Amino acid sequence: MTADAPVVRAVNVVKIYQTGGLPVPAVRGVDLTVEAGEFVAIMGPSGSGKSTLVHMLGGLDTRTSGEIWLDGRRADTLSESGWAVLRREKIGFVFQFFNLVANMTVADNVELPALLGGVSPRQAKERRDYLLGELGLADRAEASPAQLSGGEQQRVALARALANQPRLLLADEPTGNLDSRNTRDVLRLLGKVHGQGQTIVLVTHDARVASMADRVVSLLDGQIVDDGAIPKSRRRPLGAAGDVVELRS
Ligand SMILES: Nc1ncnc2c1ncn2[C@@H]1O[C@H](COP(=O)(O)OP(=O)(O)OP(=O)(O)O)[C@@H](O)[C@H]1O
Repeated sequence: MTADAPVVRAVNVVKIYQTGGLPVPAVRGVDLTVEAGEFVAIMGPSGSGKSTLVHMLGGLDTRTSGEIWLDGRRADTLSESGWAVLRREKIGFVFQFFNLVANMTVADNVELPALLGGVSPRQAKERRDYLLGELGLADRAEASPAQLSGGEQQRVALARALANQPRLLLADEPTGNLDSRNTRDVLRLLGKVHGQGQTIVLVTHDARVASMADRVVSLLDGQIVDDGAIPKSRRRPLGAAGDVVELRS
């Protein structure tokens, strides 16, 4: 890590998909810098390029042109294995398709990234128990993912993403499929880890979720059309009682 470097930086990033020989521009020249400890919400209509952008920030999709920097290091030029190491060490993901390991218990799914990241087994277990407890999943630790509801799986995915205390948490609609109680647990935990300095970039369609962020970046047709800090006085506390009843589930 480079001292004081932004956690993640996109410089004039472009993504053009080719569909049936036709170019589909998904992201068209995005500049975005996220500093350590920031919580940035990315909003915009369906098809505006939010997921594509966040995938590129985590190296899950390649850019057509432009640069991606992580923790002061150029990342877009890395090989797939270089990205894999970077992701394991620095990035936690929560996506709509949670990809839990089917033949491992919930507990092992959450513990694995910490162990792979070099955390001692004792600390990995402590972190796992803390996260599962925070997300109301302590009694599901020995279940397999297939035995869980979609909302429970989504919460396990969040616990797993945070297990390694990643430098950057990337989340794509982490509350998208959740009912109000699950949503509240997820937002509470995000609020807690953000309070502990966790950097978060989160895609959401929900203005109420976005209003809990420090900053909202709005995309339209693959470009940033607005990038503004939310004044502290207008920020909603994450996961506050009463917040979630009107959230999309
Ligand atoms: N793998 C792909 N191949 C071709 N086109 C794609 C691919 N993924 C995304 N696109 C296109 O790129 C554009 C941006 O898609 P993206 O999923 O990033 O938007 P989004 O803002 O995340 O949308 P949503 O809110 O519906 O998830 C859309 O026109 C989409 O159809």
